Amino acid sequence: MTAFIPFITAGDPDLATTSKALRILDSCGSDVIELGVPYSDPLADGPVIQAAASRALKKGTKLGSVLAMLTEVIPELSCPIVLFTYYNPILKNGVRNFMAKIKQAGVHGLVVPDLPLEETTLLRSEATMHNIELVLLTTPTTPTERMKEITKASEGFVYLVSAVGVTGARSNVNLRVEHLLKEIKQVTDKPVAVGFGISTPEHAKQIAGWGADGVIIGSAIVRQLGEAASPEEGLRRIEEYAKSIKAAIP
Ligand SMILES: O=P(O)(O)OC[C@@H](O)[C@@H](O)c1c[nH]c2ccccc12
Repeated sequence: MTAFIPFITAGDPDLATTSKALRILDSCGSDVIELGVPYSDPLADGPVIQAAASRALKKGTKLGSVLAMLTEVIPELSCPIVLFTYYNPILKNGVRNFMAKIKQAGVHGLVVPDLPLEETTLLRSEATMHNIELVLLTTPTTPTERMKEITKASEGFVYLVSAVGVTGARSNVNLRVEHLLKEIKQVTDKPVAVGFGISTPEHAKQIAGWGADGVIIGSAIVRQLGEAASPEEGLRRIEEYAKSIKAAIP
């Protein structure tokens, strides 16, 4: 079985819809849900998630309101929540205070895409102290030695970024992923989840066939939710979409 790991941006189109989306994605069989805290300078994100973040920020979405929503919703979910945030909101809160807050809200794991491995020591020690799994990312251009360090340090699972560049649906999966997965699986027995550019059930099937333990999909879901004519329409579309992906990776 390959895990289905959707990503959505908190507060887009609004936090009430986000809480419904979390419940729907959970009931459609998501194994982990990545929830993005909107940020003003999402340097690793493509246009779809950038637009979602700015819509959410315009609605006044802040870490506090996201965590308050999660405190309500997480007890009703069966799958864990991995919070996605750039480093700046963590710095503004203070690392220890940030970790305590997200733990309090019931968050299970954390991904900080703009944090280089060298800077993760403090974050990892505070995360460990608060029993938060810090998931690290490796990319197609990460040198083998560094990929080994990242893989060793990553907790929960290893995030294999499948494409060079920013997030966003691609028409084809990077064929190098097959080799990258083999390389990583030689140095770790931790689950490896693949993300970036995945948008169709065929993509998900192909990546699962290469031995990925998880398939991460963000932009394709964020677009359907955030750009729908109404929140209800967006929720209906992501439910249908999530079921089609789940059916492709039994
Ligand atoms: O959007 P995509 O191409 O499906 O990729 C997943 C991605 O959205 C999600 O994991 C993510 C959202 N923001 C990020 C920033 C860096 C790395 C990964 C992410």
